[in-house]
Amino acid sequence: MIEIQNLTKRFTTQSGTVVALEDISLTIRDGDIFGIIGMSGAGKSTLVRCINMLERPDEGLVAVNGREMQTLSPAELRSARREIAMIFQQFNLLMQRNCLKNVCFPLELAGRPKAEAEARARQLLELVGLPDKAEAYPAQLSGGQKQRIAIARALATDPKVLLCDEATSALDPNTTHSILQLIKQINRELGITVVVITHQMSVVEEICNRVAILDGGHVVEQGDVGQIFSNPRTAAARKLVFPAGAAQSELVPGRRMVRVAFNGTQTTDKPLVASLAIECNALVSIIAADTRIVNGQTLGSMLLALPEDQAAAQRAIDYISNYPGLSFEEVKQV
Ligand SMILES: Nc1ncnc2c1ncn2[C@@H]1O[C@H](COP(=O)(O)OP(=O)(O)OP(=O)(O)O)[C@@H](O)[C@H]1O
Repeated sequence: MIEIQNLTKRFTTQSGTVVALEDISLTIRDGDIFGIIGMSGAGKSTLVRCINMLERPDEGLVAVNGREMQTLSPAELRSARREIAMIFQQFNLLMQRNCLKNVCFPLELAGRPKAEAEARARQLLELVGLPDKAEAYPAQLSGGQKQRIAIARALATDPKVLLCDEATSALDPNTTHSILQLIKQINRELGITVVVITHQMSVVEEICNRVAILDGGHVVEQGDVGQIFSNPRTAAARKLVFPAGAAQSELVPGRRMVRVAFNGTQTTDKPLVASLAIECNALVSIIAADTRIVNGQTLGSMLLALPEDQAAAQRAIDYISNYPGLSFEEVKQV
């Protein structure tokens, strides 16, 4: 488990002090694939670098598997970092070493015998699907292959946590998908907790079970991905979840309006608007909608104008309130 409590990090620059993170508290549970998402400059990289003490927080506490990271001696920190591996957008491979030697590198640093290190590195190249690239040099690989080698290297010291800092941002959509699937497989099969830093909602959608939204150095929302995506409450979260703009209230004179949030309705379930028409003879109009399907579940929200007829409007409200997998609120017109 990674516990972050009241973490603040400031940078001193020539033009003054930058507060990169302020009063951050987060819990990342064992086995999570935890997304940290935010716009550029929100503080994502700084936060992830505070987990392994590449950056030292000014205030607050970081505990990884019960160990308070700030209190560790340099030797203890080196050993703790073997359990917290990291991969980067630019892969950070050693260009003058072949792939096998790149994967061996952390094992050499840990003092493992050469033959043992090589055997382990070959196993890891197999795991990431590139056993035939042992002798190749990074310059001979595609971006996706480089990231696979970086992942193999990250796994060499049997970490318990994998930190991924924009690990797929330099890759095309298909390659991104295959790397995300590999990360998911590693999480599932090796039981490694994964922290994913990204500015792309699609990455969170594809692999994360929990997410924290960072904005201006603050965590503005955190929770289960489905819950945050279905009903983002803050402006920062809405901007990320609905880049095209969230369903806004617009006046429809004389009509009651409801905002419906889908919290994971199965897409195979009957459609709401059609069911309202057929089952309770209530013809509602969709004023705005921004829904998406994640893992076969509908998430997002819709703004509906109810029928003018008050009895039909009430029937619609009663029906919606009993409909599984959604929450709703009546939008009062001012
Ligand atoms: N070493 C540093 N010195 C001074 N300011 C810094 C330093 N590192 C980060 N910052 C500042 O801290 C804030 C957060 O930066 P950070 O790189 O963590 O954001 P980010 O969300 O990862 O952004 P991006 O997605 O663009 O990488 C920014 O205002 C940045 O300018």
